[in-house]
Amino acid sequence: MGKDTLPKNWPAGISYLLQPSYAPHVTKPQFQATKSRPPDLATEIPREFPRGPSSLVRIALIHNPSHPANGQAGLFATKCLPPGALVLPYYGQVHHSSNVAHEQSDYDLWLDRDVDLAVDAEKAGNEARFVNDFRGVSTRPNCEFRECWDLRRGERSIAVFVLPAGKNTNKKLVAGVRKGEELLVSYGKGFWGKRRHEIEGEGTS
Ligand SMILES: C[S@@+](CC[C@H](N)C(=O)[O-])C[C@H]1O[C@@H](n2cnc3c(N)ncnc32)[C@H](O)[C@@H]1O
Repeated sequence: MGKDTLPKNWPAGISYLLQPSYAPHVTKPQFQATKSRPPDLATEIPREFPRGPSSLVRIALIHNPSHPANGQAGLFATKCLPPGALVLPYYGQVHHSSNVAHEQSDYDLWLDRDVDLAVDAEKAGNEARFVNDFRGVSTRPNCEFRECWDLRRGERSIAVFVLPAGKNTNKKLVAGVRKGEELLVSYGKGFWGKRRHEIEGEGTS
């Protein structure tokens, strides 16, 4: 892919995806499950939603010693994003989550628990792989990963959404994301519990 078709600050060595990729071990029934819309899945990526580098966000390196991901990258709003807005889909490699050859990466999100499919953006993905967790950065998340139905591809997907108005954490109403503000989600206590466990394990080996 040409340099101009990559988002600014896209890292060398990671493939930029314009759509999900599928691991070769994904079975036909699993693939078909991604193409079948659950009746209760109301959230959609509209047909006209643009593909390719997003104009709503930018990847930036964090140079801030008080930021817990200092030295890494994060994702920042290039314009004001209203509550509830769809920001961008989360692309990566769709894979069988209990595939023994695959160790869960920090870029792994569930796509369909019924058929054990997850999306891993460690080696290939889009800008959404740079969304950091709010802990140590802000008092609350301003975005969330949400399951949705991609009308462009007729496919189940995960996307980053601004938290809707009225959804509050720490009793504060979420008011969208300001221009220049970092997009932050909650990875969940499970993510950090596993991380703590791994670090403690390293200490004892
Ligand atoms: C999905 S990546 C996010 C993008 C990452 N910052 C990068 O540059 O590739 C998840 C990793 O980001 C880092 N990270 C994200 N949020 C963090 C936080 N609140 N505190 C510490 N590290 C964080 C951790 O290293 C975590 O494993």
